[in-house]
Amino acid sequence: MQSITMRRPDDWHVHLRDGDMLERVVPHTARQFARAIVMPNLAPPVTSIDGAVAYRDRIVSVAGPNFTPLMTAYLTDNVDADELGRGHAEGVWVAAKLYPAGATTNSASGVTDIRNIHPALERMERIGMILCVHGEVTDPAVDVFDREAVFIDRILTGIVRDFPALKVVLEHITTKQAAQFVADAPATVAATITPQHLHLNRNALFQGGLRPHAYCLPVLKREEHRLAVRKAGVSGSPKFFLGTDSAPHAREAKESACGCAGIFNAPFALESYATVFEEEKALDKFEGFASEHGPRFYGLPLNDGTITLERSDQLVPDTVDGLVPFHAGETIGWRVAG
Ligand SMILES: NC(=O)N[C@@H](CC(=O)O)C(=O)O
Ligand SMILES: [Zn+2]
Ligand SMILES: [Zn+2]
Repeated sequence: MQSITMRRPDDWHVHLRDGDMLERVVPHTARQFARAIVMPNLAPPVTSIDGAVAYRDRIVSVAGPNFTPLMTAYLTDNVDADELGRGHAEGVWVAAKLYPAGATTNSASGVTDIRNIHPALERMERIGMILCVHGEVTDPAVDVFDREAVFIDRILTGIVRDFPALKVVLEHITTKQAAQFVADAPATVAATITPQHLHLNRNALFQGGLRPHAYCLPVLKREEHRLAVRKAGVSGSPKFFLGTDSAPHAREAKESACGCAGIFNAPFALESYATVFEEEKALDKFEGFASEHGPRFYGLPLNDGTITLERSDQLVPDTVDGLVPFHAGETIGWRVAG
């Protein structure tokens, strides 16, 4: 196959940041995706309707009219269910994001005990507002590689049981336990999958030395987990869809004695996913994953228009706008046309 033309895709999990970084990164996402679920973990986080509207305006002013940011509310211990409901009714918030406090970048204001947000979850269940989840426990006694699987057992199973009509997206899944849990769960539960968790296992963190640009959260896992996540992603199941988790950090913040978690994969995101679907002989499932399963789960219309990927080797540069992109220095076999 020399080219793929498919319905315009969306990115159901992205960090667009703010200020100068926003200006650098948004064009890469807007070039490929019609819409994106924008994560609220700014500093300070996006917790108010006014804050979300202002942030949305800043994104649109950089991205232009052909890209629609879908905003999320950052859940805290003190979240006000009325404010959530009002923001959802006004069309500002599509979803709310659960960060267990301390689990990842800018999660210090996150939730310390799931019971603190039970009233918010009840409201969201009632009004049909989606819950996006960073699914890792923060218990220091739990090995960092087990934090996703333990979160499923200790927290997520309870949420799905206690709020049976709540739609839940387990973000950036990394383990066979997560893939299995989502596959077996009711239709209210789905998952996003990143390019890096399809391409890399945890060996990539130590390939010839310490590799900060392969470091993200949840951290890369063993090969058996990568294979399970890949299988889920290319399965054609409507429960699994595209969410890059593109998470740019300044180069010096990555290449540091205590480097930030996050991989900037936006510049070649579609090419990266296409490579995986091709390797798995599943290109016929790519459009569903990239352009159909997400909007159907979110209850949003499918996009009009198409995007074309052409077979063509391109060398991924060492830096893009001063940031180190995923696949830097590698040759990738596809190119977004136009
Ligand atoms: N994925 C990451 O490693 N980092 C994300 C936060 C997140 O999605 O957990 C970030 O905001 O930098
Ligand atoms: Zn996360
Ligand atoms: Zn993320």
